[in-house]
Amino acid sequence: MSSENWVRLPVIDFSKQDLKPGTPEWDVLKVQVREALAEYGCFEASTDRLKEVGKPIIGALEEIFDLPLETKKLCVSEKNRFIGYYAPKAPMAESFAIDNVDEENNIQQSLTNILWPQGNPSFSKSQVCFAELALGLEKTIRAMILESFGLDDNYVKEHMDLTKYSVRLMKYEAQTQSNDDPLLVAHYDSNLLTLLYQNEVNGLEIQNNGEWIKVKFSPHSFIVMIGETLSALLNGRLPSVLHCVMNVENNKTRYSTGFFSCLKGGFKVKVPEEVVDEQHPLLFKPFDYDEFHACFISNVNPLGQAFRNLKTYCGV
Ligand SMILES: O=C(O)CCC(=O)C(=O)O
Ligand SMILES: [Fe+2]
Repeated sequence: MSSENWVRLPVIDFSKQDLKPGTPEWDVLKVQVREALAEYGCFEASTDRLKEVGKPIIGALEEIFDLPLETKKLCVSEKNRFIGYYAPKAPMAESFAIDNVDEENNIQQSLTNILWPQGNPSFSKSQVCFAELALGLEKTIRAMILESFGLDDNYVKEHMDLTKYSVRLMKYEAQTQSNDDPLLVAHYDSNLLTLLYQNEVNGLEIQNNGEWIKVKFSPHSFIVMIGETLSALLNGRLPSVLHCVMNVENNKTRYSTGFFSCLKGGFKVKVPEEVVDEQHPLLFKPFDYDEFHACFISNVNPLGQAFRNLKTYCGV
């Protein structure tokens, strides 16, 4: 593997445990977050807490994908390709998705108990610890972003209350050079923020100023990315990121896991007036996240449109 091809995004350290809005530490990180997102739509968030949480997560990923196919298929959801076992490119790429990971016992009920009827407490524990860590970090980073646009505490709180969270577990086999189609096609995430974690095998690529960049990141970091919904809510003032996954340069299996925050459906998402002015005229009409997502899923390729879905859906 030619390691010089791989690039590090700006690294922002979130190891400090009790970061509080209004403190100097908070304000320093807030500026770094805003700058990195304006430039790349994503950045590397490092945290010492991944030293404990990271290893069991990778172990759990290996364990779940090692299950026999018939067992994995017990988790297939007929209705929703974003829930359960989904592997259109199997055996090269496979994934499991689970919704509402912040609800107590949901990981156990929707995943662990189906795959391991005799129980698998260590698997559930690794997932719960991961979701807790990612959830705290996601809320901190989202609050910083909203605050940096002048949105007040009430707005931030309301936003947090209207959010749901899901997790995706992914496995990508090493590809041969002759088969170099992305294992996960180029797409923009449709949600608010995505936090990605991986084993030591790099494979994520992002587009920046029209160039593809191969992203490497530390085992004690997440990659944090803006999705379409947050970008639209901010009136396009921070970009969502086109990204894909390839695994051609490593001879090893890549495991990754993503934590996704999304707005709950049933109400109209509206661009707040704080982000609209003469230089930034309104770009998006109010939209319902569930309706948008249903449309996004029903499109030909569930993750695969290499264009801004929200602009097409509700652009002014
Ligand atoms: O595996 C990765 O690093 C990326 C996954 C991803 O982009 C997604 O699940 O939306
Ligand atoms: Fe993605």
